[in-house]
Amino acid sequence: MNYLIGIDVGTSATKTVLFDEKGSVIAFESKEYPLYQPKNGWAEQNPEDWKDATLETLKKVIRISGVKAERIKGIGLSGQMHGLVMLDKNGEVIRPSIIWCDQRTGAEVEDLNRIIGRERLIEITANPALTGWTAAKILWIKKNEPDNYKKCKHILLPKDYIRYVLTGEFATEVSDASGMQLLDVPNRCWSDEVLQKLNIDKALLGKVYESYEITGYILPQVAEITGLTKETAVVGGGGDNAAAAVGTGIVRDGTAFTTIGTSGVVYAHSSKLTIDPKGRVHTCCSAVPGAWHVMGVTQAAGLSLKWFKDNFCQDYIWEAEKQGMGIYDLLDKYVTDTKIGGDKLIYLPYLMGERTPHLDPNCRGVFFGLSAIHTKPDMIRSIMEGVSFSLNDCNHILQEMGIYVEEMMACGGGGKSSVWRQMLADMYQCRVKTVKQEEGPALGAAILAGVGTGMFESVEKACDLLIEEDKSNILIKENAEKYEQLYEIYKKLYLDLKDTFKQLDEI
Ligand SMILES: Nc1ncnc2c1ncn2[C@@H]1O[C@H](COP(=O)(O)OP(=O)(O)O)[C@@H](O)[C@H]1O
Ligand SMILES: O=C(CO)[C@@H](O)[C@H](O)COP(=O)(O)O
Repeated sequence: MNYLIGIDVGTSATKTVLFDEKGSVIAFESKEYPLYQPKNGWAEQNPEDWKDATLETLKKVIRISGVKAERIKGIGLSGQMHGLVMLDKNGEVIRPSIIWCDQRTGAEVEDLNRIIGRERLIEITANPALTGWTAAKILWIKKNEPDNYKKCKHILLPKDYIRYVLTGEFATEVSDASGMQLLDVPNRCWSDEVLQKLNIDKALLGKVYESYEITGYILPQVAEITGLTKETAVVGGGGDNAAAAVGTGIVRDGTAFTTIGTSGVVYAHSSKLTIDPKGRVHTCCSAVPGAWHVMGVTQAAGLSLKWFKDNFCQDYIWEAEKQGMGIYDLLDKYVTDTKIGGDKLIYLPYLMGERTPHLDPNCRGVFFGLSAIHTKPDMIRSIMEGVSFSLNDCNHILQEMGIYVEEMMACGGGGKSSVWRQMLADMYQCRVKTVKQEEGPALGAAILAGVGTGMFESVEKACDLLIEEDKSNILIKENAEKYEQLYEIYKKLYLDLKDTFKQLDEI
């Protein structure tokens, strides 16, 4: 039997999974790390934390599984998108990574539109200028930290920094590179025009591969630390959403998934390049060669629940420990017993501003309708529902673009929750399903490694062979009717508050 490894460098943790060639999980390890918020709306992480988590989890899965290293044919990488990792001439990290949900680059987004032109930028990169994307962050560093920019010899995305750690190669692949706003997305290569106009040296960027292609092999020193061999290939992999698509079988037109990780995403595969003229959803290269995807993004999906849990649920954390159950399973249990609609409580999940549909870095979270009758479980339900309303916004935009699906796959940490999946089924008004292997991005990355090393003929065929559907939530009509009413209020709240959010930001 041969084996594959998928590594997902998420925002909450790095998850490393060893699969056999049939797609069964043989060993799983994860390691969490902190998210730093030096200012309101800023978000950073330490690339060294990703590195330590990767090496530690790799070592553990190999040891626990007892699998012979020679049998591990390939590794695929998946990771949080858009983060800026800058390395100096010695390959050392220059500063913490400014990550995807950071909102400091409002002025740089205006610069991008002025320098390149809004229409031309969309023509080349398939997306309007966006605060969380890498190009705006590079401009911010140039302006605010010129000394750091001078030292910078390599610009990498989070999972591509891990590729450098594992293989010594500076490289990326099309799906993640699409989220830098420096890629010619229709032609799947760096855009000389964008790079020249922004005065960014192409030599700073790695080579761009297709997601299944081999980009390098494990370094001897990494083989020694982890127990891998130097013959293990590392393929391109994918941005976490493109990788999750492969890991949930979303590789053909008419299929879509929702992930509730730290962010939330509604993603649809597209064999044609499809762009939202209003720029509310992103268009990126897919991990499937010759295809693309569109996705709407909720900035603080699982992040909203984690924020509430970390700040207000110490009692539940102790209780979960005492009962020997996971904290999120306990929260799910409490939510199950509460009324739909949080008993007239609505949450806007804009803790880190919002992308889809508002593209507004200034908006912030809101609990609307708080009453003395509400309890902590009501608030937790309203958080889950507010995130689901936001994902419903994403789904509606896809529908506006002509993308309708009969069923939606679900993944990510929040996708494990039946109560959360039920909310999605009731709001989307379609069936919501899961895949047996819960770690979608890691499975997708491993499948890409299997294609790259010749174990499978194509991404699509590998998905047909390995992906096994598991649970299914179907719409409950009376819930759907209630949610339709609440959704109208949810949408109105942002419109009513839009200017007030701006006023608050300006103080
Ligand atoms: N059983 C669960 N029920 C509800 N939410 C969960 C559950 N497990 C995890 N989560 C949510 O999922 C988030 C982590 O998801 P994950 O996909 O691992 O994120 P990332 O890829 O960003 O690291 C947590 O912050 C939490 O909000
Ligand atoms: O910014 C995006 C997609 O555009 C996010 O989806 C990030 O890729 C973070 O992913 P998670 O850590 O939430 O999985």
